[in-house]
Amino acid sequence: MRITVLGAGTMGSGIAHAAATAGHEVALRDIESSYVEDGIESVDATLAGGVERGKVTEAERTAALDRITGTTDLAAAATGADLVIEAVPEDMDLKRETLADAETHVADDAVLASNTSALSVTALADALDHPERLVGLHFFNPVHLMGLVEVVVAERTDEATLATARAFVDSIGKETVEVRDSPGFASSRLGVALGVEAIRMYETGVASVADIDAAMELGYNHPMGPLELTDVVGLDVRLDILEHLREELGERFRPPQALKRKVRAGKLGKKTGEGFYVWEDGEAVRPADDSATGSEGVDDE
Ligand SMILES: NC(=O)c1ccc[n+]([C@@H]2O[C@H](COP(=O)([O-])OP(=O)(O)OC[C@H]3O[C@@H](n4cnc5c(N)ncnc54)[C@H](O)[C@@H]3O)[C@@H](O)[C@H]2O)c1
Repeated sequence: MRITVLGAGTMGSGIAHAAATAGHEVALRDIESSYVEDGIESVDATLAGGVERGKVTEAERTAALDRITGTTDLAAAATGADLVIEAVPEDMDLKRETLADAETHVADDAVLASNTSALSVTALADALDHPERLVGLHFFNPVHLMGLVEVVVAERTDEATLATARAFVDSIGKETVEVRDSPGFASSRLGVALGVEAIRMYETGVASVADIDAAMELGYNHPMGPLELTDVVGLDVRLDILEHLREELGERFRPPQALKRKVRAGKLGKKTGEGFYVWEDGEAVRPADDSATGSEGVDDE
């Protein structure tokens, strides 16, 4: 297939890597040539890591890179595409505009996809002349390590579009789950539900940060506890998602005070060095001082 990826950031470069490694021709488009170069460098760094670990040969690395063409020209990127995947920032207007522009350059049977984490795919499709050709393809970060893609079926997504989306995900060796377009899809809604309850337990002193996480790691075989995962995702990102889900789905997603307080203090998790844990060299080394015993107060708005 010929795949166009719009946006060469974290997710766009990961999607380009996955598609090129699977043998697809990829056009990778961003708005500045330096961003395109950074995206291709990031693909190369991932491939080089694979070579080091003996998972990828030098020949496969070169072949995959050769299949990626970087550009800032939307017409050049989208013309002739079988599938266009947008991975531009999470902004409804920007995504609608990007998808509508791309649609003007593709053939009638081309499929468009959005990698949105939380926006309504149905609302994105409204910007298109042919809304039935849009589907959500929600990849997970880092794309090359994560085996799942959530396929988000919007109100008007048709069967032909779904068949192309499923075939593409299958071709890159990942599994799909299919979700009707609804707030938080399946993965964010479930992940956030567990995380928010863990934060409420911590702030009402039910158990320590370490013990709450150990309960899920050892009791349920989760690779990481819900509080550590909140640190990895980013407390600010989780707060945004919670506010969106509260608006759409109700009070059970009300953000806890402890989360708001940490975000206000700039304690955003792994990326700032402190959240529920203190982070050093990419590792959670100990619970943050104010996280050791819980009892931050009640969830009082
Ligand atoms: N980062 C994650 O963990 C993650 C996981 C799943 C989904 N997502 C979603 O993927 C999307 C992209 O996220 P990201 O983390 O890769 O962001 P990012 O900021 O790393 O990359 C976005 C890129 O899009 C570029 N861009 C902006 N306008 C553009 C345009 N009109 N055409 C082409 N490129 C344009 C930017 O210059 C930037 O390089 C968002 O919708 C996000 O919610 C992110």
